[in-house]
Amino acid sequence: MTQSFQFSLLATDGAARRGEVSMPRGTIRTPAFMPVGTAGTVKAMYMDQVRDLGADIILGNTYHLMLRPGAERVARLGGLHEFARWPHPILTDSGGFQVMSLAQLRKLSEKGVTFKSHIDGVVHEMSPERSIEIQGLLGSDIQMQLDECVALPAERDVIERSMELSLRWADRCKIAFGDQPGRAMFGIVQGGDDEALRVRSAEALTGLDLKGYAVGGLAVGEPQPVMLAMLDAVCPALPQHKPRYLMGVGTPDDIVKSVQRGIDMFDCVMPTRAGRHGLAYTRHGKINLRNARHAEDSRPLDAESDCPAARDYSRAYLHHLVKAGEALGGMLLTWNNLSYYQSLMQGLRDAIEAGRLADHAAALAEGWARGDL
Ligand SMILES: C=CCOC(=O)Nc1nc2cc3[nH]c(NC)nc3cc2c(=O)[nH]1
Repeated sequence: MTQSFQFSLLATDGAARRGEVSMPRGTIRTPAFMPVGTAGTVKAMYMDQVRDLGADIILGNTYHLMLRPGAERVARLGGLHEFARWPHPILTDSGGFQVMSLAQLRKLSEKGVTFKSHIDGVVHEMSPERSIEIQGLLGSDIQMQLDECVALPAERDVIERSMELSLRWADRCKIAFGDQPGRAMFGIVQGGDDEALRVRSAEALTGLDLKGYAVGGLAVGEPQPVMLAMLDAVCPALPQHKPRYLMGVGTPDDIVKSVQRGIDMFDCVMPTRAGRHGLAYTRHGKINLRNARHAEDSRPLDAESDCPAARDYSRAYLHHLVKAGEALGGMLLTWNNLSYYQSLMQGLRDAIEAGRLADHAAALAEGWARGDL
């Protein structure tokens, strides 16, 4: 067990990388998918299940946890790992993105963001320094800088000023983070859909010599080709021997294409949120269990899966649970979806090691396109 934060590159296949992030609380096998545990829980899952599916790390959301139950309270109770009974690595976001998407009456200035809680209306000030302090109180292993995710489309000068603000905040977060052995603070590359601004952001953050780099400001509704073009510009401008994290991504197809462009870490609410809404991700593509065509289909989602939720329950039963609004419906589909996402990541890790990622990606896409026979 290491007391430091080390990223090692084990294999490459084109721009794709197979690596490992070793930290005191455990090792993260990359490419990695991080289930989202917003308020200290991966919704509809027990933490043991999340671990058994192969997750090496989960996400916690600073915005939610600072509002309820409160960062100081979590610290008094031993930190988020103890509180939520997840002893492995946790990555927390800085809260900036969620403030801008969830909070009421928010104001952004050089100082930071000021906002009213969507829960009780209390006004909060979140500076880069306070964001890092909160993430430290939670006990986060990988902390994110406070950043601004500019809404697209936007004028180039608006994107530029926003990107430059995030760079100044990255510097302040680095100073606030200080020296926390075994923990890391990641910078966030911004720059909207402008390749030159993206490269400037990546190069400036590289100059801060951070432990890892996230790519933000994407998966906010832009077409996939735009997102991929930004990755083609950004990844070569980032250090080879530091992990790269694409925030909020994505569908299985997004993940495969982003791994092929050099991304190592992902988080997305898709598998968990979709599961609660009756949607199953499988190697044959998506299956909407709300659809009446499943009402008498006695087949499981995937007879060859080693996940009981995919192998042991009929689509008819899942359809019934979803239509009846039964809690077990969301539980089984979340279990299936996270199982599928982790098996997708394991397949990508194996394919990169074997130097056959292109063929593996083609086979995956064929399975999704063939649909559910
Ligand atoms: C855990 C992540 C660390 O988050 C931050 O601290 N800031 C941040 N979060 C984002 C989250 C995103 N989700 C999507 N699509 C679903 N796009 C996103 C973009 C950002 C972003 O530009 N910044």
